[in-house]
Amino acid sequence: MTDLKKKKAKELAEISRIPPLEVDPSPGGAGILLSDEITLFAEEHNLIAPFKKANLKPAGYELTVGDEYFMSGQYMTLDSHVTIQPFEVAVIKTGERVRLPRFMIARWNIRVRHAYAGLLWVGGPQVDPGYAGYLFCPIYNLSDKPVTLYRGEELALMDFSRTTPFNPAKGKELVRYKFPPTRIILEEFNIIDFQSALFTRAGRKIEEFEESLKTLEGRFIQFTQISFAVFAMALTLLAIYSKAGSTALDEYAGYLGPLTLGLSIAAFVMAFFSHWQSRLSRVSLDRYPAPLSRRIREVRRFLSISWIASMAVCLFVGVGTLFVVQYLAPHKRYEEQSAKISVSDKNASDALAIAKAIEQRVLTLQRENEELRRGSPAQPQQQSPRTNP
Ligand SMILES: O=c1ccn([C@H]2C[C@H](O)[C@@H](COP(=O)(O)OP(=O)(O)OP(=O)(O)O)O2)c(=O)[nH]1
Repeated sequence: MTDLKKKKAKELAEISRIPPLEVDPSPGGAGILLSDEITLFAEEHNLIAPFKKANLKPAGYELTVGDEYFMSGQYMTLDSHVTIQPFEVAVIKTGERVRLPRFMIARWNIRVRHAYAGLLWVGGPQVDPGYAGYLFCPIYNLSDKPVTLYRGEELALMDFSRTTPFNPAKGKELVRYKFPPTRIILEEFNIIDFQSALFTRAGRKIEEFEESLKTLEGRFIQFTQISFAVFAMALTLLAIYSKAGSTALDEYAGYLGPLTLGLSIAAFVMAFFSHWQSRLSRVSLDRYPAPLSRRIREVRRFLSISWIASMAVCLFVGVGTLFVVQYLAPHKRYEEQSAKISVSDKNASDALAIAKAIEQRVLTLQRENEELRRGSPAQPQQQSPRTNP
């Protein structure tokens, strides 16, 4: 006997142990049962098992999360909790077995607390008179966050209503719910292919869309940064070219060169990091073992921080070089110019001496000429230096 058959046989034996109640022990007319009647039927006629007074409501009983569920194509044991992802659906087994008398129906719906967490309960229209066994219900998570249900926590409120009196003598005139029911275990609901299209198809489409958005975003950032770098370089070249042949060329290259270099490196580094960041962000971490996915997460974090750090370093380098060019290079230039000036000073003083000597010689010649005209030879006043201009 397979495990499933054993499971079914065990449950069947338990259900068959107590057939549905046919005669109302407290006939009091149709209506929804208040808590005292629910207690009476539960304690004396196995309406709800296990039964806890704490779960009683004025006109209903809170059924709890049981020990089995079906989700994502798998039947599973609910040991402590089940987490339903957004758009996912789970079929949950109740923690209680109900045994409805032949003169009673039940209806149930999810607790408001869960409804506001985004859970949508899709139960059957009615629990038939004479039904016995656990109940099963598909629960969708229509919120955008995962919702967790814990074993034993209150799930749904069930109310019970008396029908018109059940008369066993009426025989075939009365349609009776088959006892024991045909489907009594979760696996008999043939839900192996039961999946939320919102989760499978729409979820996949949303993932694809998000992925292509991320790719586009990454490409746009890379494009912007590379364009920025190329633009910065082109600007520098243009500036240098426009000043070619001018004496200010040195200064132009000095100003713009380092700054542009810094900005360009920053842009390239950012493009490189964002490229890897966008590639890594497309990696679905669930597919990798925990240590690897932790490592990927660390690298992602590093890349996102490095973005800013690398930008800062590159700008620092650019501005630093600019400072060197602006404040330290001029000193060197000044020294070179001073040296040039002192050489030219020497040349100038030589020229002055020569000019003075020429002037002296001219004056002497004029005087000699004058004296020759008067007829007496001129007395040289002083020996003029012999120059050789
Ligand atoms: O949310 C629900 C509602 C009902 N039931 C149980 C009690 C109900 O008496 C039985 C059958 O319900 P329904 O008649 O709505 O389902 P069906 O598809 O017609 O099944 P069946 O052929 O057993 O009548 O299933 C559930 O397990 N979950």
